[in-house]
Amino acid sequence: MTNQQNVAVLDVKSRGLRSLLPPSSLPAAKSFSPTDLKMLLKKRFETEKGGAKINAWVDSMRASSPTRVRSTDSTDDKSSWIVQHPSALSMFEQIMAASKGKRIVMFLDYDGTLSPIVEDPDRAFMSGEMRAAVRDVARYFPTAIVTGRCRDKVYSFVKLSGLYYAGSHGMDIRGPSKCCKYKKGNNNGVLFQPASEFLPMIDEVYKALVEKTRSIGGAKVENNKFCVSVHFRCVDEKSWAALAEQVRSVLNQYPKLKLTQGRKVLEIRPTIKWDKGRALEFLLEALGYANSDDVLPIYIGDDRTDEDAFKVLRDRGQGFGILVSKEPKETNASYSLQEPSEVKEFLRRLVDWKKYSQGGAAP
Ligand SMILES: O=P(O)(O)OC[C@H]1O[C@H](O[C@H]2O[C@H](CO)[C@@H](O)[C@H](O)[C@H]2O)[C@H](O)[C@@H](O)[C@@H]1O
Repeated sequence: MTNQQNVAVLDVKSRGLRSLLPPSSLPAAKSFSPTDLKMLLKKRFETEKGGAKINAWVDSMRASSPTRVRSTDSTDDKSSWIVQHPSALSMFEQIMAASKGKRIVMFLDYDGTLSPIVEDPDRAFMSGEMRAAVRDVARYFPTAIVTGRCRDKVYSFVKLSGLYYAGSHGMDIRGPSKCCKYKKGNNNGVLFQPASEFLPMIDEVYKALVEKTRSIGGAKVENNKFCVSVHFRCVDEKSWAALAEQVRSVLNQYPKLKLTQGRKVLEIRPTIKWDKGRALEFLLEALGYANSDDVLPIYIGDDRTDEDAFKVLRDRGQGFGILVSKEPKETNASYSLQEPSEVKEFLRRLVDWKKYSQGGAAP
């Protein structure tokens, strides 16, 4: 090909590529080679893809968690939802009947389940009455707190020994001093930490997120040890896209981390296949109930991340998930409770039932 022919081919290619780019996206008064145009196209495609992703993030940030059932007639929806997910208090006798001959094991989420949702995550305290109810339940039934929080942090709220604690969405499991088959040697009670190799990365990401979100009023980054939470409960909705963009810019640097969402919170965690559902299975196995029909696990939680545990129970056809929610929501739970005060009531009834109906002495 002659030089002239080469230039002609390039010109045709350039015109073809140029037509894919709106004039506004091209820097002014410059001629572009096909390579330049390809790079500009790639950049534009990535920007558009990124923009679409941010819009999707913001949409799902708007939705509460777990996703609310869409409604045209909210009264009808609410009553049909409550038929499908009746109150665990009104169904208490039936739940207890299902436990006949089985060992109840209790799994309790923390935020929104044992403590009411508050603006400042550092002040999500549990009431003394709730603590007493959990302590009493744990005297009669193996009990685990399963939370997205850092394990030490949740312990500082619950302050009860004698329980299992699964922090960082189940990626940090510790047992009570007297516990199960996994407890060997001097591991300080730690039973399982499937994401320990991610510790330095999570620390790095936490620092980057603190830096990147500094200018966004109300944003709060929380280091949950094996995962990080970026709270937007106190961020003006107008700044949600900016916040999502900052989080995305950090997350893009870490392909081994993924994003999930909770109640007004973006959660960054390792891509490993581990969640609250897997933690529940691990704990049942640790307690000796891996393949047993003699167990009735009850999991109470309010958030999207608790759905993994509800699903495990549904798939096993064993035990019950109880969703804490005032609103109809898509869920794999079988029953519902409206708020933490009803959770407390349920726990108290469980203890009374064990004490009086069954004549159960505390172990
Ligand atoms: O699994 P959980 O125990 O439910 O933990 C999930 C997240 O809970 C906390 O955030 C939530 O509660 C805060 C205090 O009420 C509230 O301000 C926030 O909007 C909620 O998302 C916790 O701070 C997060 O780190 C957990 O991931």
